[in-house]
Amino acid sequence: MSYQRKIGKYKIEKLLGHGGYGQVYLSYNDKKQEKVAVKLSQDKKDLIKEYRILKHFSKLNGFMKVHEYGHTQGGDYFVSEVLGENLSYNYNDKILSLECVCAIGLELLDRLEKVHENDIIHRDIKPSQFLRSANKKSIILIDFGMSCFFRVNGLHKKFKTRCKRRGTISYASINNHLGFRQSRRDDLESLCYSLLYLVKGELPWKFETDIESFMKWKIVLNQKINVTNKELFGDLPIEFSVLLKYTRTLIYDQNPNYGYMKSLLEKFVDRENIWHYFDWIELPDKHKKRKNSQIVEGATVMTKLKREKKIFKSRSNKHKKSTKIMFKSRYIVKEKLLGLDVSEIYDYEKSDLNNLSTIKCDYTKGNLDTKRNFEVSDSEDCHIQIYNHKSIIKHDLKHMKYKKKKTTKLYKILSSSDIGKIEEHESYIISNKNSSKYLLPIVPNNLHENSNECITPRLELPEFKNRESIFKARSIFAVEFKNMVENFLHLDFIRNSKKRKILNSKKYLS
Ligand SMILES: Nc1ncnc2c1ncn2[C@@H]1O[C@H](COP(=O)(O)OP(=O)(O)OP(=O)(O)O)[C@@H](O)[C@H]1O
Repeated sequence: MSYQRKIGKYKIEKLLGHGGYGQVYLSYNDKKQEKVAVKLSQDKKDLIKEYRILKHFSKLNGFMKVHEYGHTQGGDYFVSEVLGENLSYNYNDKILSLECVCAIGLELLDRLEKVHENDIIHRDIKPSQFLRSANKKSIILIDFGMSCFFRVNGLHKKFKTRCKRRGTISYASINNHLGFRQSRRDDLESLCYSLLYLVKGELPWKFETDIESFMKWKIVLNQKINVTNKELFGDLPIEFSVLLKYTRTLIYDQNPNYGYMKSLLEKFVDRENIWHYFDWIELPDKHKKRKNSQIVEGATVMTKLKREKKIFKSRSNKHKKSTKIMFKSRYIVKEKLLGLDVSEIYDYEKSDLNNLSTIKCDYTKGNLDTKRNFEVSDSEDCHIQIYNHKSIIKHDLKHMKYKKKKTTKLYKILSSSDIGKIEEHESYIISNKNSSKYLLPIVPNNLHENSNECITPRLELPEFKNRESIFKARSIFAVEFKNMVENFLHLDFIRNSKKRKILNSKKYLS
């Protein structure tokens, strides 16, 4: 006699996925003869909350349809329709095209707008919560286990500091890292990180998995504050950086302008039949279009490498030969292991043509993920030319050292005050002023009149509990900042463009 495990009246067929607080099983309902998904969890409080929220949204397109809630000895469960795969990449997955990611972004902005209209914030936006619908033509937002109301009886909840960090570290907003109470802006910032992950295949934050959670949050916060546009966006279109900056500029209780955010992504796709843009939909004419966009310019080196590795694997042995692209990526990864800035090295490759030297490398040994694999080999399999730029390495290390040292104070403040923010917004409006779509909401550069809090308050620390102390801190910082800027401007190796931005930001702060 075969034994099959059951949850309530549902026969379990297989595990669809699991997360922090539950497992989701593909199950079979004998009575109705249909397949369903059953989410089982011991955390009854969150599960029932999630079920209620989903039930509320069930009527709307783009949300998971839930059927019933039940109890068993193993915990509580709810039953829902079966959806497709989630969008989080597995190793060696194909990276999504730019158009596809923009179409996903538009879908999710729609979902979040609906969720926020209902006074709810999600608080755990990440690619594994984006599921393809059963017919693969839309994106469904799941997992409301961490959601909460941001507005009660029409009143926005008060701004609060020292809150518990919630959500997933890689996609968490800066304000979440700082322990500020989450609001709509945090969902949107997490959405931006998710889109960046989808279009590039990874995010630049690096942290050890086995260290204390508090330290991890601190390390990633530092990286999020100090990351350069080049590192984060690569050669992606400017709309991505404008989108992220917009979400970071939002005030705690500000109504986000979803139309504006959508208009940024709509530049790459047409809203009609948006599913045409999904990479997994096969359309005869779509196929042609996709070929060009397959390799996204902004893809990170590791992403490119994964892709190259895949291509390389599929070639037969006798066809293996080094290509320029291959050597470039390889060399850059080598540099990356030394902790250097990849984009800088691209520049040097172009300019420093005199320093050429030749070494032999064995590509066939290459499991590209570890340092060991970049050892120079005597094998004749392939000859690769690389540039010898010891001097450049030295310069970069010096620069990195400086950066690290200053991160504690000066550099942090300079980057975190989002110097280019206002300028970029303005230039964006000017370049698009003929289009009625680009209606930017007014972005105040100081405390919001009716708000409890100022705009993304990276100069304020969580210890400041109220408006007065924030004001006070701001003025202290402004003086300190001015002094530091003056010292900073004397340094030779800071680029003039950076200096210009700093000078402009002085105006912005005063
Ligand atoms: N209805 C469904 N149909 C198909 N797969 C599903 C369904 N619901 C969930 N999954 C899969 O199960 C995974 C985990 O689901 P879910 O996010 O709801 O669990 P969780 O315990 O809340 O996870 P997390 O730790 O991310 O909060 C999802 O990433 C998805 O791949």
